[in-house]
Amino acid sequence: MARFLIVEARFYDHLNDMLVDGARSALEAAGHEVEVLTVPGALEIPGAIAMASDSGQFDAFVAIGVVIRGETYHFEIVAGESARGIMALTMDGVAIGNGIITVENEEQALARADKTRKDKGGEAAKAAIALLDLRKKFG
Ligand SMILES: Nc1c(NC[C@H](O)[C@H](O)[C@H](O)CO)[nH]c(=O)[nH]c1=O
Ligand SMILES: CC(=O)[C@@H](O)COP(=O)(O)O
Repeated sequence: MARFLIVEARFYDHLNDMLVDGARSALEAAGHEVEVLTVPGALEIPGAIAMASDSGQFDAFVAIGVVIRGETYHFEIVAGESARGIMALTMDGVAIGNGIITVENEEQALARADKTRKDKGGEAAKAAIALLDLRKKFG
C-alpha cells in the first residue's frame, strides 16, 4: 500500500467530481491510501505537488483538472504550463499521473471525465501507480 495525493484544480465542480471518482476508484482498487487536495486552477497544480512531495508525506500524486478553451490564448498557457510543470517534476523522479483534461468544449470534457467512458481520472491514477512501481524497481 502506498500514500497517494490527488491534487485537483476545482474549476468545474461536476467534471472534477467525475474525474476524482475515477482516480480514487482506481487507486483504492489497487489497495492504496488516497487523500485529496484542492487548488484554484491547473496552473497551481505543479507547485502544490512540489510542496507536498517535499513534505515526504506522500509516495505518488495524481493531477486532476479541466481546461476548456475560451476566447483567448490563456487556454494554451494553462494547458501547456500545467503539463510542463508536471513533466518537470516527473523527470525529477516524482511519480505523477496527469489527469488534467484539455478540451474544446463540455461535451468532450464529459466523455473524458466519466469513468464508464474514457475515464481519464482512472487512467492518470494507473499511470502514477506505474511510475511508483518503476521508482521502487530502480531504487
Ligand atoms: N481557465 C482555466 C483555469 N484558469 C485558472 C488558472 O489555472 C490559474 O488558477 C489562474 O491563472 C491563477 O493563477 N484553470 C483551470 O484549471 N481550468 C481552466 O479552464
Ligand atoms: C482555459 C481558460 O483560460 C479559459 O477558461 C479562459 O477563457 P478566456 O480565454 O475566454 O478568458
